[in-house]
Amino acid sequence: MLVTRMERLFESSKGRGRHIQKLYVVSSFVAICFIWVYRLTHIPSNAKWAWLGLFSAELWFGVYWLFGQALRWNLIFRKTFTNRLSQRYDESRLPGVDIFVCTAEPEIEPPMMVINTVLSLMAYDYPSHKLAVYLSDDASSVITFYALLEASTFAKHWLPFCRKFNIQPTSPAAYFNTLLSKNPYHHHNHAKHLAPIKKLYEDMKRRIEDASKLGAVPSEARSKHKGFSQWDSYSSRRDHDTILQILLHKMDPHNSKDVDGFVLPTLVYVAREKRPQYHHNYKAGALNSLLRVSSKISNGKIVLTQDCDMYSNSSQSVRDALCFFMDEEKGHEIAFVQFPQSFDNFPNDLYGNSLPIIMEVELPGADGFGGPLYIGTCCFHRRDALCGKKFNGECKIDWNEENDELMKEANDLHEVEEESKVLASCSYEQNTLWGKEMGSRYGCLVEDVITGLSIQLQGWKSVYYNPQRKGFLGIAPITLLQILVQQKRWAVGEIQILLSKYSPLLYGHGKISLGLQMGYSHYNFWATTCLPILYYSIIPSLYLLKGIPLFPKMCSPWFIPFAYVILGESASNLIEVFMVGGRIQGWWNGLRIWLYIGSSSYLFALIDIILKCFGCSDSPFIVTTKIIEDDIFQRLKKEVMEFGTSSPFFTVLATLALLNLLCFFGILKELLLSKGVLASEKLVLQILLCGFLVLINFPIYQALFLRTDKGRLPTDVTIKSIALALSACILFKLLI
Ligand SMILES: O=c1ccn([C@@H]2O[C@H](COP(=O)(O)OP(=O)(O)O[C@H]3O[C@H](CO)[C@@H](O)[C@H](O)[C@H]3O)[C@@H](O)[C@H]2O)c(=O)[nH]1
Ligand SMILES: [Mn+2]
Repeated sequence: MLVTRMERLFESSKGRGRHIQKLYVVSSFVAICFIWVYRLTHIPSNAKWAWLGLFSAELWFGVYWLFGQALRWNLIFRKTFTNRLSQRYDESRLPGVDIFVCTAEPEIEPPMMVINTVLSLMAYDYPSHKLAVYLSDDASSVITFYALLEASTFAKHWLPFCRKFNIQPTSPAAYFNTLLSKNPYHHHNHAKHLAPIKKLYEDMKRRIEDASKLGAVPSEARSKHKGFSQWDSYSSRRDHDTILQILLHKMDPHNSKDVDGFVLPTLVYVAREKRPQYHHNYKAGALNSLLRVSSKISNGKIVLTQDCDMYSNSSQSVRDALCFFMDEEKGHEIAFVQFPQSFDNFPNDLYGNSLPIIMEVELPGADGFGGPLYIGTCCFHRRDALCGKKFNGECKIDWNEENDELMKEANDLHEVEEESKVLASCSYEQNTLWGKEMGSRYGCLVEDVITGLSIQLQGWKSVYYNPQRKGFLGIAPITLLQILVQQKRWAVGEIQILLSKYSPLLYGHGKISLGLQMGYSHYNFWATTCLPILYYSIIPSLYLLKGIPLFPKMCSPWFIPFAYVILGESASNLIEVFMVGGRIQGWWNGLRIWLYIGSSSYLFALIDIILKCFGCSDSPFIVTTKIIEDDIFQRLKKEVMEFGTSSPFFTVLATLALLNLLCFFGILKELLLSKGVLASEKLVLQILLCGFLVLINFPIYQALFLRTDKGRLPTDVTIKSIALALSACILFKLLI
């Protein structure tokens, strides 16, 4: 009998230029070994300890660099065939998809933004009776509830509009924005439909924003929906019952269809119970409540987790994700499909390129080893894997299984609400495996990465899918301080993974591939890189003041490995930046932000972790603000860095910048006093390093001394950093 192989639902291809890349890695590693050898064989008597310190820094840089290369070894790119999916599975055979959106602070995550995200997700090109959207509101804000209620009404117009005109993106705000930049004739066809829907949107927006400003919902609206009564017994954000409301449901006879008579996706508002005596475990806790609540209401086999600031930019993403899960050959191994986190609120690359490199290079690299990381949002999960099921090789599931027995009759809806509330209560998780072996894992500030890792350790694979049209777009922090704070949170979380029972380096062997172990370690060790970075930015510059060389002379053969590594790394970073569509300026900015994160965020992360070991610190999850003040945005547009407040982060950065400036002036003076020519030959790399640090810190000198706008560094930071840098130089000159 002739067996024809079924056509695959997705295709994988390898990255270009991988042979050159491998050659580069090997040759660079040889050069790094030479550097180590040089350090060990040339220890000078006048700077023994400084020298050994440099050796340690270079040793650690080298090992750390190697971890990073694992993520560049074998890039994989995926392509899906949604047409084959539709041919093979008719609507009735597609699985239910539950979408979780998390929000936590309406002051910095405006309800309008949240409902735009929700609306964009409700409008997926997917059978609506199989879609359910859940909003978790950790602020239990009545305004957010009111906004969602408004959105549920607006959806009745918006979803048919999207369907009729094939609207992309399906977030109303983002869509209306794209119209501004496009040729109006292009939309002539639906111009007459556009005006009324835009008006509906603007009216809704006004009502919600008025309520936000007022801090209260108009009493007329309040009296119209029973859901509001749940706030009657409400005492505070940290102390209240579960608030849960099914706003749209296909079983609801009065309120389930859009204006064209089609069923709408299910829409549910959840504010889990909070009590002061129970830790709520931040976003991980929210997701687990949603996992349980949704299992009662819709129980979709696929779960999409989404941050409230990430709207859907492509209505095809659900079908794309299903091409992986439902692929006959490989689908049964895949636990989650991660899409990139992309942003559309950046007018330029002033704050560097670190995320694009992760999204365009490192995650495809992790995919090459079968395990892109779960990054919290834009990720489709197989529900049972997320809920802790182990992979057993024969997980071929029947996607088609109907869940309708969950809800037989409409008058059950209220009952279902009441039963679901119990699942979102504080005490429900006590003495269960939730947060330990089930659901999102607790106790780690990157709950996403540790959760993805634990799923992979259970034997599952994951996939990274980066389509041409971005699946999701969102908001990234756009002031320096926000970035540094976010990076500190991530670095603390990553080191928590290293120290946890999931540590890829310690316990990953045999469960995940070596490449993936190294890749995870690259992130896990983030915080520790502050030590070599700080050492390199301080010690060689200070030794300039004494004229003591710490690097080989230019004419020495040992100069070659240093030059090779420096030039090679710069070139390879530059190529990566160009590959992700950046410019040379972006590369330079990226280098700066890497340095700033390394010397401040990672330093404070490390201190936090050490304090934690002594039980003195508990780093909370600091939510990133999603709003930006206009004057800050104007400065960003002009590529002017934002400081504006005093913060220990800035004091560290300014001190380092000033220290290097002082050392640089010091050596300049020496050189000008003529005996320099001879000295400069011995000190060439050291002078270059110090000069580089001065050059890259230019925005800090400006912010300290030249700027007058509100984004400059405040005077107390200036005074503190001058005092610190000066005393460091003087003490060094006197004592060492
Ligand atoms: O107690 C909390 C705290 C946060 N959130 C939500 O978590 C999401 C992420 O928070 P955000 O402040 O935007 O953090 P980011 O650093 O931007 O988030 C990245 O990093 C997090 C881990 O640190 C991941 O959870 C996110 O998915 C990922 O986008 C937001 O939707 C928040 O509303 C909650 O629901 N409850
Ligand atoms: Mn975010």
